[in-house]
Amino acid sequence: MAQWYPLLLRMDGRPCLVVGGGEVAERKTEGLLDAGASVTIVSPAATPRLSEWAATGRLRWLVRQAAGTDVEGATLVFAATDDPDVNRAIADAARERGIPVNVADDGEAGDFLVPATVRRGELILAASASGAGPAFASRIARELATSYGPDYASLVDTLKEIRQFVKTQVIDATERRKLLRAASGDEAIAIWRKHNGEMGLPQLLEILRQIANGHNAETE
Ligand SMILES: C[C@@]1(CC(=O)O)c2cc3[nH]c(cc4nc(cc5[nH]c(cc(n2)[C@H]1CCC(=O)O)[C@@](C)(CC(=O)O)[C@@H]5CCC(=O)O)C(CC(=O)O)=C4CCC(=O)O)c(CCC(=O)O)c3CC(=O)O
Ligand SMILES: NC(=O)C1=CN([C@@H]2O[C@H](COP(=O)(O)OP(=O)(O)OC[C@H]3O[C@@H](n4cnc5c(N)ncnc54)[C@H](O)[C@@H]3O)[C@@H](O)[C@H]2O)C=CC1
Repeated sequence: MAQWYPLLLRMDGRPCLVVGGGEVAERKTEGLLDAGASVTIVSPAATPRLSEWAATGRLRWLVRQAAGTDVEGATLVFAATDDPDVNRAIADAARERGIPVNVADDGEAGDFLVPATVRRGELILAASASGAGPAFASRIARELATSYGPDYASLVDTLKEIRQFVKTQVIDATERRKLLRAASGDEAIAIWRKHNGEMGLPQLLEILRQIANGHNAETE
């Protein structure tokens, strides 16, 4: 049985190959485009959305059956046709060249799986059952989407600004770690959520120092 390691891959501008043009290829492509990848699809047919993305230049569509050599130069390959033999041949071609491949009809035959994800700006939540139940992973992602609504995008933006400021202002590593841990605690999060851009970073840092030292900045 395969064992899997979760990670976030940098995809901006990276060439990716998606083989197939059905619903599964469309879903994988959408995730890749969201991450800024440069996508090529190879398939005799494509869904209306994939066709539209090709027509508007968001991706390149090679309108033909796939060949093993199509994988050349790709950072990641997705074998997503409805023909298991074609998917297997693409997977072999990718592996021969050391390119990681995802196999839609048989997760275990590939090098990576695609989890169900929720994006809230820079916050990325992912759920996976390691292939045991994709619909279950999808359900957990929907639950996460309810718990972590769209407002989390600006919360994470605020947190990022504060963290960058703390890193430039607080030289002592122990003190910095204490502040940054406090910045993710309930009390701080409640304040960042209410923050509407009116307070400057020095003021936010002062609030954070008070929280880290056990005082409630708002009630004092
Ligand atoms: C192994 C993996 C390989 C990979 O594709 O990476 C894989 C494989 C297979 N999926 C199959 C079926 C379905 N897949 C979905 C949905 C999703 N599948 C996704 C990922 C993965 N699917 C990887 C493991 C993910 C993990 O566990 O972490 C999601 C999470 C992400 C995405 O695709 O973007 C996306 C949800 C997106 C979202 O909602 O957020 C649904 C639900 C639906 O359609 O409503 C069904 C029908 C119900 C069912 O079968 O459970 C089949 C059988 C095909 C057949 O019967 O012929 C195989 C083949 C096999 O069994 O290996
Ligand atoms: N991993 C996942 O998330 C899921 C995987 N699946 C599996 O993925 C397969 C594909 O699913 P769908 O996209 O719904 O199928 P689909 O039938 O909608 O699309 C298949 C696509 O493959 C293309 N194709 C066929 N032969 C080709 C070739 N030689 N070269 C290039 N393209 C070729 C077709 O033109 C078509 O666009 C299913 O057969 C199923 O086994 C199904 C559901 C979810």
